[in-house]
Amino acid sequence: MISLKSVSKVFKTRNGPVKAVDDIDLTINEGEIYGIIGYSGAGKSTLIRMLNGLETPTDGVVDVAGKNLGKVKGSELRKARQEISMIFQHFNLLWSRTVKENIAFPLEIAGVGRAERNRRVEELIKLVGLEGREDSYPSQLSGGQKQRVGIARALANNPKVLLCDEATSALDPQTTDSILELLVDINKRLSLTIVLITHEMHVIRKICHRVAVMENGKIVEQGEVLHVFRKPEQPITKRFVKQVTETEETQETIEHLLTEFPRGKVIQMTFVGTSVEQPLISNLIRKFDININILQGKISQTQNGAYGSLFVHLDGEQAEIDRAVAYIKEQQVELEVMTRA
Ligand SMILES: Nc1ncnc2c1ncn2[C@@H]1O[C@H](COP(=O)(O)OP(=O)(O)OP(=O)(O)O)[C@@H](O)[C@H]1O
Repeated sequence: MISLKSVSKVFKTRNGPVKAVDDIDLTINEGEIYGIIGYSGAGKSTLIRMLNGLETPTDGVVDVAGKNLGKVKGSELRKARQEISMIFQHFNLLWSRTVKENIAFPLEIAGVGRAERNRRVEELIKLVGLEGREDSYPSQLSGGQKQRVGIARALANNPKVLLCDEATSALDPQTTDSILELLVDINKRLSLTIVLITHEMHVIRKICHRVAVMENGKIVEQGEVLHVFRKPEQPITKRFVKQVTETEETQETIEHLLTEFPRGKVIQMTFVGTSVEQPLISNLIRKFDININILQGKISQTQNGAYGSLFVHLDGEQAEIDRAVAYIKEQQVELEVMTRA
């Protein structure tokens, strides 16, 4: 559906050239929810803007839904753009138009007749759950409702690809989750390909099938979300994964325990898929003469399955702890012995 081959984008500035995107190769399949994560300045916006022709690459080929976006021009580019829609962090709604009129806007531009327009708007209002708010103005809506209008408007012309530019960054956590659930719902119902950029790993964890991590204009790591959570390779990816699996309090608790109990071991166990379901702790207590102090545990769902993480303190004779650690490693559970940060 989307393929980028050796794509670079250089901006000429007064202070010299800035390479915002640096030789990127990327393939996104039809019907996939693909996340691109990176800190500010990594090049995410520039990359996503090349997917709808708002920026042209300096080098390389950007191909979306069978069209080479760097080559098509004029009416063909406008047509190609109708297949690719976008939603934004600050919604970009027309403030003097009602919900209904905002959603109808792209249909008017596309020359759709009044009766068909009304029918389509009604259908979209239902799809995004805005029944009863048709005649409200954007200023009378909550952030989540505004983004629902943005989504309905983006879907009006039946695009094949939906691009999401930090679409939930302005929303509170609960509203973020409801918008993410809506995106998963429309991805499934309409087989829509969704590409999103974000700086929040929670967003990736909750809805993406695959993820690419961007740093300094390059993709430094990519893969299935569950795989990246289980085995993050790059330091930056490890930091993003920690956003979801490890809270600051945990790090504090670990520091405290390492000081208080220099004898034992503080370990993090990571469970993936079916290994989440085994009674590992009771087995450990039964089999080994050790004490186990549970510090923090969490199971998160991703689009490809469950992912769990548990921090525990093992106390007892050194040899017995070593035997327990060896046993855990045999159980298809990732294990990391924590040391001071
Ligand atoms: N139009 C432009 N002219 C000059 N430099 C630009 C332009 N757009 C982006 N850049 C530069 O390119 C680099 C990547 O910016 P980009 O906005 O793509 O990153 P980002 O990851 O989306 O960050 P953010 O989340 O802050 O938007 C930055 O160094 C930025 O200053």
